[in-house]
Amino acid sequence: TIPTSDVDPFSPEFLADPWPFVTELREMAPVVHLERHDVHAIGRYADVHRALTDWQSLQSAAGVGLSNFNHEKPWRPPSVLLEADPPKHDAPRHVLQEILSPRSLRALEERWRADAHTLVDEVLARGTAFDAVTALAEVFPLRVFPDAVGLGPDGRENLLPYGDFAFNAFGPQEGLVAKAAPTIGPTIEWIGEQCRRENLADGGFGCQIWEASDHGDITPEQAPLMVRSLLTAGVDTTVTGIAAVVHAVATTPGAWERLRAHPELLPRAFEEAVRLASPVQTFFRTTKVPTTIAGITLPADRKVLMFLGAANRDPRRWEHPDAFDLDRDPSGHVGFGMGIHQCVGQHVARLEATAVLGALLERVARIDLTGPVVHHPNNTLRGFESVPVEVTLA
Ligand code: HEM
Ligand SMILES: O=C(O)c1ccc(C2CC2)cc1
Repeated sequence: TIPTSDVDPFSPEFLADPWPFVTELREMAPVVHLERHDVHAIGRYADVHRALTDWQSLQSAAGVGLSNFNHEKPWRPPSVLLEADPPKHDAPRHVLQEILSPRSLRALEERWRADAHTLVDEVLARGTAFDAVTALAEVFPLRVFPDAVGLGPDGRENLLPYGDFAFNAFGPQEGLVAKAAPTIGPTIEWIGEQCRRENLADGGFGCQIWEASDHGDITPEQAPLMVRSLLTAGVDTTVTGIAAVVHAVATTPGAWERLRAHPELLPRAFEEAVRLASPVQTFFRTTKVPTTIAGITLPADRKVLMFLGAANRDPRRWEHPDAFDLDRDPSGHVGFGMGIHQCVGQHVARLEATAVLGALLERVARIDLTGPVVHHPNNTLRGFESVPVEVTLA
């Protein structure tokens, strides 16, 4: 029989400090039935990796949140990437993969690195004590990404609240979603407007998506939804990722000095921070057919909750999993997912994070946490509200 648990992974106490619960669930059994939501949780690396890569048995088209689109109406038209399976998923994926490829981003690299230096110089001009979230992690992505998408200058304050709502909406309707629902309407409207072709500047990611529909690579109906994917997934995630890597280096003795001596380790530092922190903590799949996971056979149409954070700290896969270790090879982590849905924006995230870290590295000899960090409760994202630091100038 399958062990059960009444742990609620969307409760305030769970979200306040998930790690003890996550560890308990992973170590209890490969598959645990969460009674509160009638879903099955998996947290071991091998099982999460399999669930992410076996899209034929475990589908995304029924939604990757708690809501089962086979029975419930989605809160918004489903994503043609995240909430689609092959063959529908294929063309949008191919188009976005090209637009967001390392080669395509090379044109932005120099500009984003310069923008990061400008921001770091502005922050340090105000003093050596600051909050890495409010001064850096929440500022840099909003300075560079909306322009890269081709958004107009007005209304960008809608981006973080929209992403926060969308990431909450992968969880239950009650709680965080219910709290935001009464006021989120205008924000949802604004996002929809920005996906229209006439509101996207030439040369941006958005305009490139629309041009792909001119060439028939995708349909004109898919184009706005793909722009919406960028606006949904492209901001809150990088804010969280940048805060996570600054927090990791500031709380690991010797890490900053190591990076100062070996700046070529910057990309690995970000990757290791994504493994350890797992900004995206959880996602669901829905069994399409009876599916056996770790010897347990689940019927079709069941929601399976994948704890990416648990898998990224599974001692069966990682040595000293809870340590931020620049000597580790973090490849194979599931912080960006795995398989056909693996994060198509990961190169954008990496470029943003290494630009900010690289700019800090040039100006700062030491970075120390000066107080407790404050987390931002969200049903899916493990984000920060505050990471207070004091730096020593180089
Ligand atoms: C630290 C930053 C980020 C993290 C941790 C992250 C995490 C993830 C994860 C775990 C998935 C897989 C979802 C699944 O398997 O159901 C994913 C997919 C995706 N991500 Fe990211 N992401 C990040 C940044 C970004 C950025 C900056 C963009 C856009 C520029 C983006 C766009 C997407 C899209 C469109 C998908 C769906 C891909 C598909 O279904 O084929 N992400 N991301
Ligand atoms: O296609 C989308 O709208 C979308 C929304 C959220 C994500 C999370 C995983 C980063 C990815 C894609």
